[in-house]
Amino acid sequence: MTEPLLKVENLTKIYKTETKETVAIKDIDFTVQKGEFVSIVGPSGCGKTTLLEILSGLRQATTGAVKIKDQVVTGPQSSIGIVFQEESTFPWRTVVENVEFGLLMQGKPKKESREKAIDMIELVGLKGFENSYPNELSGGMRQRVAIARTLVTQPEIVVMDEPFGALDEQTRLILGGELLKIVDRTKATIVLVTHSIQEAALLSDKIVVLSARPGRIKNLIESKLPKPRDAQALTTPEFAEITQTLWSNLEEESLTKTNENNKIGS
Ligand SMILES: Nc1ncnc2c1ncn2[C@@H]1O[C@H](COP(=O)(O)OP(=O)(O)OP(=O)(O)O)[C@@H](O)[C@H]1O
Repeated sequence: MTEPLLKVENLTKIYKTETKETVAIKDIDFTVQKGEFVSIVGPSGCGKTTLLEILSGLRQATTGAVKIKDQVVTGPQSSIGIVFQEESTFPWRTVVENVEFGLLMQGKPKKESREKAIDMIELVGLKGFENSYPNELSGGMRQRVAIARTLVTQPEIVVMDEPFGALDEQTRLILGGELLKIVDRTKATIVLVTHSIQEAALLSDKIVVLSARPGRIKNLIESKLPKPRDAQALTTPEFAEITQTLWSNLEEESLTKTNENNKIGS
């Protein structure tokens, strides 16, 4: 097996305030190969966002390290692209201006940036909307713009925090399927946080299941779901097996959490 692109080594994060310490994640270890699609799932509050923020260099771990090509990530960097759940398009810029923004910030020439942005807009299925403003688009279309804006700069890794979280299940699965095609074309490497078991099962090559807080690795699922993963993949036995495993893993963890809460409450 080739050397992983991303290494997450023994990550622990403890939040300290004046009155208390919260261990958000503990001893997290996993790797991501170039071109791999990895999802992170876990019960609410188990530290998924914390983990993603550390991976993106937005937050520092208490112990442990994140390495891209063996270089330790010490802060935000252009090799890591981020797509957030919240709408992150600039409302005062058109679609093409949003998408070319990152390239211009990197100092790329205007003409080249415009051409790349237009190609990427076509790839995410928004051809014809280049000159529209975000408020003229649906929520799903705006998330396509956010994805296009990140992918166009060709980061080594794209980190996504519930990018389709605000959308209904049907739209998010359709967009997820489209994301796979885009990932295939651009050879992007993705780390995605999601609450949706179906989304994780459909999209991922590998699924990192976290325990209830403090989030530790409960399970690492290597997907055997055949490719291409379109709507037909939803009816395969492999999909059923992954969703079943995820359900039972997460059910166990939510029960653990309930018991803990009961203890605290008692
Ligand atoms: N800035 C902070 N200061 C102190 N505690 C924090 C901070 N951010 C998160 N936490 C705590 O760390 C734990 C993990 O939070 P985090 O948001 O990473 O979980 P999550 O799995 O993303 O949650 P959800 O699924 O509900 O979005 C929670 O107990 C939270 O209260």
